[in-house]
Amino acid sequence: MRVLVALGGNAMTAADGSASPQAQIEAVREAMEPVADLVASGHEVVLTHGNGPQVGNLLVKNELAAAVVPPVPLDWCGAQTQATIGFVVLNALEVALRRRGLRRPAAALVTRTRVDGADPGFTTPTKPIGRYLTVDEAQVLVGHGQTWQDRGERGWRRVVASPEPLEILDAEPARALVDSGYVVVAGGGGGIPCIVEPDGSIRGVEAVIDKDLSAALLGRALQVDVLVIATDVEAVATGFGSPNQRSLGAVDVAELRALAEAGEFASGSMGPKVEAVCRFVESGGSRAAICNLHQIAAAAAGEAGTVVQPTAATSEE
Ligand SMILES: Nc1ncnc2c1ncn2[C@@H]1O[C@H](COP(=O)(O)OP(=O)(O)O)[C@@H](O)[C@H]1O
Ligand SMILES: NC(=O)OP(=O)(O)O
Repeated sequence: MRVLVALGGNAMTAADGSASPQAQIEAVREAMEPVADLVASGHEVVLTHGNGPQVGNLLVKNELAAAVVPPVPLDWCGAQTQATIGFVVLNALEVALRRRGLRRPAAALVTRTRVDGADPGFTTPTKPIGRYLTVDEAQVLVGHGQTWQDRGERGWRRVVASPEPLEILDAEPARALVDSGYVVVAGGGGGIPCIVEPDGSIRGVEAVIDKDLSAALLGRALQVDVLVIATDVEAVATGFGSPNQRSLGAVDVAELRALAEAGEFASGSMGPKVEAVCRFVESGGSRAAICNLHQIAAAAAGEAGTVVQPTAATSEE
């Protein structure tokens, strides 16, 4: 079975959201244990990952250093996060595989994702990145022209443009690597947002793509059977945060869509994950799951987390 695992922020940073190099190395080391189990079970594994904390931090560094060295645009920051996170993931994966007596070739691919320059996401920023600040700290930066949003208990967070991913431009090399036995890290941070000009040339644009939505596209482009979105909750819930909260187990895509339309899933967190698993299954994927890090292998087998299947009949398999 070919499985795409999408790793969320909790798999890449410390529990308090800290994105220091050491915190990232430790978090990724833990995340690669269940991924190595998946490889050990004989599956072909593709990895993708978020970059919200990292790309936000890089942007701040650029802005602070602008008087000293030339700042780079947000798409460059995204490309840089693919490299550093890919580097950390490959190192950790090798160790986890070696501990199981396994060796597999692995590669992290700089991946571009096509977006539409006229996407409304460019005029209404929605993607939270970087660190959390208090309302007072955030208001100072709003005064400097940045967009910040109240993200609840943890505070305020900067939001940037997040256009819809339309196509994984580097799907072909990613697929060639998977076909030849590599564990591939691709589409990190949703892919570097790019516009394809009428003459075929490609240029980056300043935005951060939602990695779950791009994972749905990457999964289909690589003919993945199962998409697993790993986050910090065991399952998708209805009535989330209320006394009536209930975890969803096996669910068919129509049922999940109806719950999404009823407003059960928060935008900017569970909303895009639910949309991504629906899109993946609706476009031909056999199964998709949302689970926590430790359930990756069981969720890939349809035995843990919220498991989404094309029809109610197949959900009883
Ligand atoms: N209906 C829901 N069911 C489960 N979790 C939800 C729901 N709505 C919002 N959430 C929140 O979504 C979070 C996961 O989204 P997010 O923090 O964006 O994940 P990641 O960084 O792993 O991609 C959970 O920690 C949970 O607090
Ligand atoms: N690009 C992206 O979706 O990153 P996070 O998952 O870290 O928010």
